[in-house]
Amino acid sequence: MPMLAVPSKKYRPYTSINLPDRQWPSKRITEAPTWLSTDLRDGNQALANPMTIQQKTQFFLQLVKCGVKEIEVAYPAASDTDFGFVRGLIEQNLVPDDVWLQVLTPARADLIKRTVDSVAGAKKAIIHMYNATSPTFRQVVFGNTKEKTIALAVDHTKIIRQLTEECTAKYGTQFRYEYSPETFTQTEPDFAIEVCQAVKAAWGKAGPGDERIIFNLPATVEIATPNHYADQIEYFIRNVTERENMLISLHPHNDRGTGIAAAELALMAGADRIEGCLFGNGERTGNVDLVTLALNLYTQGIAPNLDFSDIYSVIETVTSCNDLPIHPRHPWAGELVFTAFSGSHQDAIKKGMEAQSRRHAEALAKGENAYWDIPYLPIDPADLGCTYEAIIRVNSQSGKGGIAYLVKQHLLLDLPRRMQISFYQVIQAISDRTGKEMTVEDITTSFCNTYHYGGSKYEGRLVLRSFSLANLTSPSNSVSPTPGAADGDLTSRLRRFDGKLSVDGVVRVIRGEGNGPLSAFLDALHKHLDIDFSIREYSEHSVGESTSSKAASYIELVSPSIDPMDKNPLSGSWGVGIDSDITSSGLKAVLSAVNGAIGDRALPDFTLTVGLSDRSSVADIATAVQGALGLQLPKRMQASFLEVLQAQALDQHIGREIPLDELTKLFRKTYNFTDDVEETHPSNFALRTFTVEAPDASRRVFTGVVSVSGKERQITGEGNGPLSALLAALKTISPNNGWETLAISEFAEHSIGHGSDVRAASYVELVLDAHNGKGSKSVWGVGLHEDITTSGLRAVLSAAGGLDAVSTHLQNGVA
Ligand SMILES: CC(=O)SCCNC(=O)CCNC(=O)[C@H](O)C(C)(C)COP(=O)(O)OP(=O)(O)OC[C@H]1O[C@@H](n2cnc3c(N)ncnc32)[C@H](O)[C@@H]1OP(=O)(O)O
Ligand SMILES: CC(C)C(=O)C(=O)O
Repeated sequence: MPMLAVPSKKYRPYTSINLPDRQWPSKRITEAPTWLSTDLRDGNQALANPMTIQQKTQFFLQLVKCGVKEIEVAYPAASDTDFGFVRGLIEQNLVPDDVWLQVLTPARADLIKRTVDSVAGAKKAIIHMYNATSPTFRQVVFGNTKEKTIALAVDHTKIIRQLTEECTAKYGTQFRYEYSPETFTQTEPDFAIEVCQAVKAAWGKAGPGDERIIFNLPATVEIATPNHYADQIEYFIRNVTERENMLISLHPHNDRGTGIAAAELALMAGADRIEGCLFGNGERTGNVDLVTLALNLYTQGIAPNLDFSDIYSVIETVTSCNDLPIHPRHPWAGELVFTAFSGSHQDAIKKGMEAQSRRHAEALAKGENAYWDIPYLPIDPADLGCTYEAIIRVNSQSGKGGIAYLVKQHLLLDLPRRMQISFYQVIQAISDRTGKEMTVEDITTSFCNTYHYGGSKYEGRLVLRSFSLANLTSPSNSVSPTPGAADGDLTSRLRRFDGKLSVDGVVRVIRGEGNGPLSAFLDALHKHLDIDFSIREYSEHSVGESTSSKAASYIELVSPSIDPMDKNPLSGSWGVGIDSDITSSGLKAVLSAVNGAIGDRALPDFTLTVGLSDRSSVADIATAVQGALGLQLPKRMQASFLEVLQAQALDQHIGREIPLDELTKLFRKTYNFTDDVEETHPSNFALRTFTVEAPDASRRVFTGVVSVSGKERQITGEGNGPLSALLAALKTISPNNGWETLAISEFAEHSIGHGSDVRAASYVELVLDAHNGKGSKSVWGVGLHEDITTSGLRAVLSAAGGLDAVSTHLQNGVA
């Protein structure tokens, strides 16, 4: 049947109470009520599969842990399970001394007896009896007059009095009595009062404190707006006698979805106690939710006397015992209640959090309260054991503020506003494309990929390997190993930047000049790689605590074609860098922005004009070395020699042209190379005489005389081959020279010449780890001799001769 056009033909409105001078609207709740959890009774009776004893026990212990002091544990006469559960709690001593066990019974003598029996021996028990009092129930369910309805309640109250007194005498159990005129909200207000007065008289011993009789006035079915319930409660309280000897208890259900409001207004109307269930389980739409009520009070600064500090474990217990989920938007407890997806909410939360940290610091310094005041978040999730992780989640409805908040939370980077806008475009494009929520990991990974931030995994095409800065205008022109002033420093001086930059895996030696380190670096990029940018915006902040703090730098680069007045955030390229040294952090930020800007555009190779060749690449240079000296350099040694050539080209101002004989001279000098097998080796380290013995198959012992910078030294060392044995011997020359980590990383050899003129050419790469943990450096050596072992040993000595220079480079290394 469809909904009616005129529903008044079918449904009657509730009857208002005539209470023109009602007081409750101007009252405030100033303290928590007494709470009774009826999860194990009203909640349990509404479950398709009532809880097992084990589940009820688990739930009971959770309630105790949350601080509930009155727990309706069962309807013991209903089943052996319920009866057994109550007995189990008592017999296993699971009930703390300050917790009251409440049990429900109808007004039936046999069932009352079993109910009282169930709690015999408990320390404190509340017997709760009910009978419905409203006209429909009187007429339809019981077929009773008003008088008989009162008699039913009175007679069975007397039975309860007698049985509880006997029980106290026998077992020492302390009893209280609760009476519920079930369907109170549908009962004529004066009749409800009449029944309760009669019950009070029948009980005959209502007094102060623990002697107070509990009148529980249920909204068995919620039938009106919540103000009506408040009116009913205020009316009841005004008209009963001996108010001081009774506790007024509420038992709201939630049929209209206003159970919470009804409970709160009825508290304002003077009630003392509330019965409900955690997260609102219970008949139909449930009992009133005790968690919501308690946390509503908490957010008003009122101690609820219930502890939900670990709300997740409470949720876990309740959902598993009830086998019912909690709605994701359930007040205070749903998985989405502290989450903002939308941009303007996220922006406000981010700003609120930042302002609050400042406000709290000031308040604490003055000894004042640090009040919580965050837009859209009426409670601090941390108070409930929740993290801030879930507060901001990102999808296509999100904005820059929320994304920047996550970057700050997870990467500790406080992006400048215009960079936020720029990164937002990146995230927005992804979420628009996928239509899905972006996780924190998605966002941080996109950030690292976009800005080549976060270590070698995210490196771009250009990677700064090492650099030094020289102050060109100072009298000494000295190289500064720990560079200081960044661009923007007021003492702007002409600086020279020298650096090694890996470009698509090939090391380039670059040099540039500018008014500060960053502009000198940009100048070098322009000169060597045709990358032309200038800085439009620069900012920095520190990250972390004093001693270990680092500098985070943000740079926006723009190409010269951009109008300097154009502030469109999308016309520039942003970069970020972090380092304990502020200059390095700025340089990294420049590189981050450059990597983003160049994309996959082709960059000019380093070329030299060697001899007759017009444009010589690394392969041509290797061919020239082979032509002149017969040496077939290993690939990585070719790259290493190219670095030397580049540096030489810069230092000697020889431009990009180098005669062939200059090239061979430079090769000989760099590697202390001589092709005369008899000639004394010109290196710092020259081999005079040696023997290599083999004490066993896997060991070699080198003993020999080596000239070290002109002085002859007898040395000995052991390794698994002649070369490693020589290396071990060299390490003994000066034990503190920092060569502990020196090792052979590559070895190659080939023959040169034919017949009796054949000689062996050996190549060795030695690798030294930097002491400061900033990576490792390698140096190559080459040796030539008729005897292959001697040629290898010469190659080791040739490489070792280059180590002084290496050590200097390591000082200025960039990780
Ligand atoms: C609003 C509430 O939540 S009230 C609590 C409701 N909870 C429960 O009912 C769960 C436990 N209940 C039970 O296990 C059973 O109903 C029992 C054991 C109490 C009684 O079972 P039965 O004797 O089979 O009766 P039944 O379940 O049919 O209950 C209806 C009878 O109880 C009577 N009745 C209903 N409420 C009450 C009451 N508060 N006091 C006395 N009698 C009552 C009805 O008038 C009806 O009587 P009738 O058989 O003479 O017509
Ligand atoms: C027994 C009573 C209090 C009840 O559960 C109700 O009226 O909802």
